[in-house]
Amino acid sequence: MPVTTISSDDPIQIEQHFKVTAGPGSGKTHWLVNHIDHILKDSKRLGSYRKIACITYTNIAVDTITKRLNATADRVEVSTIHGFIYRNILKPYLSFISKEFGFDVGKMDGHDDHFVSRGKLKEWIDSHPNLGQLRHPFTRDQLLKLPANLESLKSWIQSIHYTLNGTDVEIAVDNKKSFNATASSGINRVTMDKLSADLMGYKRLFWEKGRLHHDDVLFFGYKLLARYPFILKVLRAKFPYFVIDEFQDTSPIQTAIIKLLAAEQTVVGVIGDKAQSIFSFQGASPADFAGFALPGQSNYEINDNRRSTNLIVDVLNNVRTDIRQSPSRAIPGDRPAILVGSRQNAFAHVKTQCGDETIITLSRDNVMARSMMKEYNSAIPSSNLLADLFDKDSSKRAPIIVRCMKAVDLGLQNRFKEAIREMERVVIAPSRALRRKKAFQNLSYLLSQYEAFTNAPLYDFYTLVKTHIDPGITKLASGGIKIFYDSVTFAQVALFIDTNVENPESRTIHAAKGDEFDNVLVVFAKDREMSCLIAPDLSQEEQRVRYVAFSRAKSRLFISIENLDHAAMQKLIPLFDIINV
Ligand SMILES: Nc1ncnc2c1ncn2[C@@H]1O[C@H](COP(=O)(O)OP(=O)(O)OP(=O)(O)O)[C@@H](O)[C@H]1O
Repeated sequence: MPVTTISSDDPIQIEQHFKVTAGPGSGKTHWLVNHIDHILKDSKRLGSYRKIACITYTNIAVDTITKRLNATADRVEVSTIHGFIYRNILKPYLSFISKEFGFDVGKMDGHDDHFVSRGKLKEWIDSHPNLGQLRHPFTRDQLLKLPANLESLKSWIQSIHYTLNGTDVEIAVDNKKSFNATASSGINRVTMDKLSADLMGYKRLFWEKGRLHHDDVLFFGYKLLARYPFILKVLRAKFPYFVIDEFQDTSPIQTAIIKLLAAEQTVVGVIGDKAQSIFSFQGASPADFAGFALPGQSNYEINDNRRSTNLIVDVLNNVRTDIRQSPSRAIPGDRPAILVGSRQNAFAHVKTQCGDETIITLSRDNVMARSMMKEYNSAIPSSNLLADLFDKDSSKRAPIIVRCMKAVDLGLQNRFKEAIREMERVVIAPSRALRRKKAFQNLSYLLSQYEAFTNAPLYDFYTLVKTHIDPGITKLASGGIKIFYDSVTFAQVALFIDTNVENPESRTIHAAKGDEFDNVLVVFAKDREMSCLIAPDLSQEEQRVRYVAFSRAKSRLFISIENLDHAAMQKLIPLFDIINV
């Protein structure tokens, strides 16, 4: 397949399927917006009513592209693939098959994340056709009442997803996900087999209330297109051009839908970077991007990097061997630095280098991202203290304390809607309105006391909750659990709270995808993370994640690591300043 090299300012032919492959900061999004402008100007097929569909991966990317399109945005439907399918396929046509799937279309109102609750699991198991066959140690009560089993069950059901089997979509679950690391246990195979015989029964509990999860949108979208070819005709007539950004994160079902569209009339273009494919846990299939080929497709690549300084591009080029980027800004910039020592010292060093400028820290996981938030800024304890709390404390008290902690944590990230929702779960009031009002008051109170309790023993937080929020919470006077509450701080336990961090200055790498920042501090938790610099191999997703992190930096790049051995240091000296902090 011949590949033509272009720059992010070059136009291409608009009436041919295309694929653009390009590295980070190459201007893919910039090019895409220009390409859409060319279609709007040059197309003979668009007319006054037809539109360009522009699909990207996240809502943040949708906003970015919509803003950049400016006045022409009304001729372009910019959305995530889920948003596109929901609006153009499910809303008009889901009623065709709703009865068969027990879906109440009258109540359908958007699509949400899938969160597994004990209530839904209970409903599902109680009406499960194999309920009578559940045996010790995984009977109905043992599954639903023993905390370790319940956690395993939740994690297992959270993994429900759809797979493409030939030309049909099927529901599936990942049995490996039942293993509960904190309890070193899981649910046995026989129980999983019995329960997975009716995964659709679980889904129907949501569907009968008109509730859709994001994945369901693809499931129903594909089912409708496969059964009713006229829907494809309608879509092709309405959208003669279909462009998809971040295509490396597309899933096989999405690819199948896009190929159906491209079979006639609609010109399809995909843009992506296989080295930035980091969502395989959500079903992304980088191989689909690498192998994507439509009849008559033209292939392009962009080899510039318009984002980063020369010395940062050198680091990127060292990690990646399939393309060699040339830095368009042509600014040498500061030498990237590896900061060896504690994360706190590393951060302090970065501050001295960047002055008043904003520093963004990027971490692989939520716990680390949380530990870098200035509110917590603490060392990570060796054991998961939240799991310890659930293990040691009573099953009545622990959830109340943890919900209050979660509300505070969300409040600290300015996620007030979610924080109030969390707080509402511990408030008892005669009406929804009063519950909400009380939840708001409780949250405001806890946040106002934050400085006082964050580094104090968790017992102080418990006392606040008992005095001001829920006097009915059981007394905590003595014994092992009191010792636990006295020996850990709020901040230490809060590190393990399981909300995805959305703090703008301390993010997970996944949450920073597509963004760019002047000063980036990448925090490595384990020495082996250095392998992406010492022995680069981007066929490994974990290394790609670090590559994405490095490539967010425009001006200054720092990497924090606790230890670095001599051999590694020697290898890294050509690219980095190595500084003990
Ligand atoms: N032709 C151009 N002229 C001026 N600036 C450009 C041009 N192309 C891209 N840029 C700038 O370069 C930076 C990177 O561009 P963009 O975000 O489009 O890259 P990308 O390839 O989508 O990045 P990534 O895949 O790493 O998220 C942005 O700041 C953008 O404004």
